[in-house]
Amino acid sequence: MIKHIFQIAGKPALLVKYILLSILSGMFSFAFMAFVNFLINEMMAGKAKTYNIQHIAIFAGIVFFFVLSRRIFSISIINFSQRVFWTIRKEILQLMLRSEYEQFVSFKTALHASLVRDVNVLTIASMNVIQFSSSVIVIMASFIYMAIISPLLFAVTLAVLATGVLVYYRSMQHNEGYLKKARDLEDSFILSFNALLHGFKEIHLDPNKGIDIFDKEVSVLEDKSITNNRKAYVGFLNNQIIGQVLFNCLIGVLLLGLAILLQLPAHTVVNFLFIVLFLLGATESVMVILPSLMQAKVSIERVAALQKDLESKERLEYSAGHYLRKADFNSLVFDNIIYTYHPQKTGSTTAGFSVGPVSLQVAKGEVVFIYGGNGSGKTTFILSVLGLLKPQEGQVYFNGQILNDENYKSYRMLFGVVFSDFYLFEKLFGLEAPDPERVQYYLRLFELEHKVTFQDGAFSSRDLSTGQRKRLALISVLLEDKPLLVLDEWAADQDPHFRKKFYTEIIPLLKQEGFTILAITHDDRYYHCADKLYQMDYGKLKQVPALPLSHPEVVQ
Ligand SMILES: Nc1ncnc2c1ncn2[C@@H]1O[C@H](COP(=O)(O)OP(=O)(O)OP(=O)(O)O)[C@@H](O)[C@H]1O
Repeated sequence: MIKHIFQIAGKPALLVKYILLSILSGMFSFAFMAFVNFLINEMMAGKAKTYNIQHIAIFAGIVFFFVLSRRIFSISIINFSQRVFWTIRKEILQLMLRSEYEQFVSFKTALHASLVRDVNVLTIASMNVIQFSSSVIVIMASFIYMAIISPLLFAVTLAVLATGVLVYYRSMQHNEGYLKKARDLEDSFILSFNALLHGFKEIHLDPNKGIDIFDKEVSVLEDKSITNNRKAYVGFLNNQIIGQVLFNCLIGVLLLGLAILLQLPAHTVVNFLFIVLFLLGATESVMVILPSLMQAKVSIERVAALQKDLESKERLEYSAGHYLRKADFNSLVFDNIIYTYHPQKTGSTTAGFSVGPVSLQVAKGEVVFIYGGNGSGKTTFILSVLGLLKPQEGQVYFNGQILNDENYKSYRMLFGVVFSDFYLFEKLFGLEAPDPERVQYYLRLFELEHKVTFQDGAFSSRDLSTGQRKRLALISVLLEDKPLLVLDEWAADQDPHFRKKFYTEIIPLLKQEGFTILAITHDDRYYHCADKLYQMDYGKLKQVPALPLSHPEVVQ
C-alpha cells in the first residue's frame, strides 16, 4: 500500500519531506507537554514565585514553532492529497482509455465505483494523515519521556498498552473483512443508482418499476449495508472503549495502588499522570482515524487490483494516431472470421452466440448493406469488423496486409462510425480545425443549417430531435474524413423524406467523395442503393441480389 502511495506521489523525496515535517510537528506538540510538566514541577518545588521572562519566551517559542511546523506540514499534505486525488483519477481514466472494448464492458461498474468512491476515500484518508502522524510521534515521544521519569511505571503502562494492541489487532482483522464487504455493497448500489438514472423516463411513467428497484434492490442493500457497516464500526467503537477503559484502569492502578505501594513522590505521579492523559488524547486520535485509513487501504487495494486486472490483459496504445487518408485505402478483406461470446463472460449457462465463419471483401468506394433479423448477429459482426470484438478465428487484411498488433492502431483509425446507440460529443474531439465551408456544406446537405451553427470546434445546438442528433453525429464523422463509414441502422430515426434523400442523394455523394460505406439497414425499399447486399442469418452472412424482386418499386 505504501509503495502504491509512493508511486502516486511520484517523488519519494516528497514523502521524506512529509515524514520529517510530521516528526517536527509531533515533537513540538510533545515539547509543549514536557515544558508544562517542567513548569508544574517548578511550581510544586515552590520555585515559581515571580514572572520568568525566559520561561515565557520558551513557552511562546514552542507554541509558535508548533503552529508553524503544523501549518507547513498541513499545507504540504493538502497539496499531496490533491495530487493523490488527481493522480488516481487520471490513472483510472487512462486505464479506461487503454482497455480493450470487451475489458471495458466487463469492468465498467468497477471503474465507475473506483472513480466516484475510492478516489474520495483516499483523498480524505490522506488529509487524516496529518493528525495521525502527529499523534504517532506524540505517542512515541511520550514513551521515551515516561521511561525517563519512571521505568517501572513505564513498564506497567507498556503492559496495559500491549493488551490494548492485542485486542485491537484481533478485532481489526474482522473489521477489515467488513470494510471490504461494504465496498462490494457500494458497487451494487451503483448498479441500482444507474438503473434509476438511465431508466428515469420509464420509471416516471410506471412508478411500480421505481418502487420495485427501491424496495427490492436499494432497501435490501440498505439492510445488508447497515448490518455490515454496523459490525465494522461497532468493532472500532469497542476498540475505542476498551482503550479508554484500559487507560482509566492504568490511572486507577497508578493513583490508588502503585503510588502508595512504591511511595512515589507527588511530582513523579503528577508528571506521569499528565503524560498518560496526553497519551490518551493521542491514542484516541489514532483510533478515530484508523477506520478511514483502513477504508483507504481497501480502496487502494481495489484500485491496484483493477489496474492489475486491466494491465494483465493486452494493452492498447492510446497515443494519438494518424488517420489513413481516403485516397490511401484500397481494400478490406475478412477471411473466415469467427467471433463467439464466451458464456462465462456473460454469466450465461447456455453456449455463447457465434458469428461466422464470415468472409467479405470491401473495395474502395463500395457501398455494402447488411440486413437480417433481430439477434441474427449484425452488430456482433460489425463490432468484429471494427476490431472492438477480436475474432477468435480467421484473418483480416487491409490494403493487402494481414491485420496484426503492429498495424492494429492504423486499422482502428480506418473507421468513422455512427452506432445505433451513438454518443454525440460536445466538441469535435480529435479533429483539428475543420474547414468552415465544409461544415456549412454538410449542415446544408443534412438540412440542419437553420438549426445548428458551428463555432469554436463545437456545434451550437444540441437540443435536437433524435433524428437530427443522428444527422449531426454523421456530420461529425464525415468531417473526420476517414475512409470507411460504418453506420448501424442510421436511417431508422429519419423521416421518410430524409430517408429517401439519404439513400438516393447523400450516399451517392459520399461515394463520389471517396467514402466506402458499410451499413446495417432494414430499409428494404432502398437495398438497390448498395453495390453489395448481404443477409445475416443466425450468424452466417450470405450475399443476395441488391434488387429483391419482392419490391418492384425500388427499380423506379
Ligand atoms: N455482450 C454479449 N454477450 C453475449 N451475447 C451477446 C452479447 N451481445 C449480443 N449477444 C448475443 O448475440 C446475438 C446477436 O446479437 P446482435 O446484437 O449481434 O444482433 P443484431 O443482429 O445486431 O440484432 P438487432 O437487429 O436486434 O440489433 C444475440 O442472440 C445476443 O443474445
